[in-house]
Amino acid sequence: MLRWRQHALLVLRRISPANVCPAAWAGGASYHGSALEDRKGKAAPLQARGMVDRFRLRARGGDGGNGCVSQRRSRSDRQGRPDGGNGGTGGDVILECSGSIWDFSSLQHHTKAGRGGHGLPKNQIGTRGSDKVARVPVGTVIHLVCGELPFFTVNTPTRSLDPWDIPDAAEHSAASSDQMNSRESINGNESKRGSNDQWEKQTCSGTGSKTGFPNTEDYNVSSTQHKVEIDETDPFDSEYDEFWEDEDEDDSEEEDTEEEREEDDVQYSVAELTRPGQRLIVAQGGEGGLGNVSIGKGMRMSKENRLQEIARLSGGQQGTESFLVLELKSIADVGLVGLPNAGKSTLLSALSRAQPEIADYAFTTLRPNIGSLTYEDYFSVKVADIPGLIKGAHENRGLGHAFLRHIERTKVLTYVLDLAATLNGRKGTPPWEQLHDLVVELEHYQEGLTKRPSLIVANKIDEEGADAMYDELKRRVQGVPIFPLCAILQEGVPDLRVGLRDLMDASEPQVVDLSKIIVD
Ligand SMILES: Nc1nc2c(ncn2[C@@H]2O[C@H](COP(=O)(O)OP(=O)(O)OP(=O)(O)O)[C@@H](O)[C@H]2O)c(=O)[nH]1
Repeated sequence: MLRWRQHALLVLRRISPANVCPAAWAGGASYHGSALEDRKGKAAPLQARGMVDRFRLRARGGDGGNGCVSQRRSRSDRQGRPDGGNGGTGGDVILECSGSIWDFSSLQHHTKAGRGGHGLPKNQIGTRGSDKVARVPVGTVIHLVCGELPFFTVNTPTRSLDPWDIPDAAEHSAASSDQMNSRESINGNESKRGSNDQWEKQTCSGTGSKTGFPNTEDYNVSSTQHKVEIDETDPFDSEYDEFWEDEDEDDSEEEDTEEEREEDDVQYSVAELTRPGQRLIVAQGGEGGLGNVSIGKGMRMSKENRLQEIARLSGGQQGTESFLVLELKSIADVGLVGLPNAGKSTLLSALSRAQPEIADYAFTTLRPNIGSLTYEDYFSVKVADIPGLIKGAHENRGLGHAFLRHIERTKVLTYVLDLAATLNGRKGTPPWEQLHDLVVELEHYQEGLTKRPSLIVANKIDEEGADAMYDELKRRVQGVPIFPLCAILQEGVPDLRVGLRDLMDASEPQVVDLSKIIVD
């Protein structure tokens, strides 16, 4: 089998032809383009401030504790009786969806759950290994590079130690079925624990079907061909090297062919965490080994292999391991798109209580901001402001397309255009060209993205000469509502609120049509 590290790095390299940026591998978005090229110098503080919205995670469930081999003797029973207890199950690595987490910056790349306690004499069962719960933001999409498919769980915070928490209970994975089968034959009567289990798990198939889970629709488990862009440069390489150091080097030629074969194994979007409280087990703890009380029961072993057999059964199983790429796709109703400095952040603060950073220079916004717009009838709309796009973003200019995934799921697009970009001697782009460039960039990112309900905000109407610009914009762009606005003074904001609401409710909403934009 191909080594994990090589496989994972290979896959990530192949799915990320363009983005080459250490921040992306660390999870951060890629920063490219002339203004931000010096990553070691100027860009460092920007990266520090940027959000970590892609992250690779290697999760390993805790190993099961060993079963105990012990003999209890007494005066009346000189020969003694076996009294070794079973080992405890290893802990799981769990991703928990949280509304209070913004990005993946608090996660660790290597996450391992606790090992189960060893069994003890007097038939004492080892303690269960502690779970490792990693909190991730709402909108986390999970891609599986290598390992077992994750399990969804009922939202039970932690599993307290169950006196019946011994191996061969109902909850074991297919992977562990081998050893479990032999155990079941030994301890058939112990399956009663299954009904007592607080912990319900379901495996999910590659196509996303799950069985026996309540509220199945709550969970979005699927496998799509949307590919993840992850940087090939890996600042954690050395860390990984240590992690893999005990593995053998394979012949490189053999690897190449195997790599190609295994590249197809990557499963994109195997699960999504979209609601606070959802929990996903990404690596499962190993079952504990059997103590000699359990091994002795009803087991026929030949004298020759008795010792080996006991050693095999009493050893705790290893926890499962998975290599994942986490990707954050914010979920908002309205996405604000515009060139840098168009006034998106100012507009977001005028529409909601959000307080994004606002300044008179391009790329003030380095991470998406989300605000909430509430109507009198308590209808609430989430608005996402993403960093400005520039022409050629698909060639990784400016901040590139790194943040567009945050508007992928929005219902409505709002194009924020700067009416004053060419006024008073400024060398900007006329509003209709801004719109043209934005539509082209969105379509480059994802075909059909602009085919969703849209409106235009013509911002900075307060500037001298902006009225004429607005008239010209209306002449050149048709078929979509245009709202003249001064975000800084909040003029025109009430009309925009109504317009957004109408657009959300519209049965036949208008979309921006590239062919209907007249550019010079
Ligand atoms: N005159 C005028 N200036 C505005 C208006 N709205 C925003 N501005 C100014 O435009 C500049 C850019 O505003 P931002 O809200 O940071 O623009 P942005 O689109 O978020 O910029 P990026 O972060 O680069 O994407 C700031 O100096 C604002 O004060 C407006 O309605 N009228």
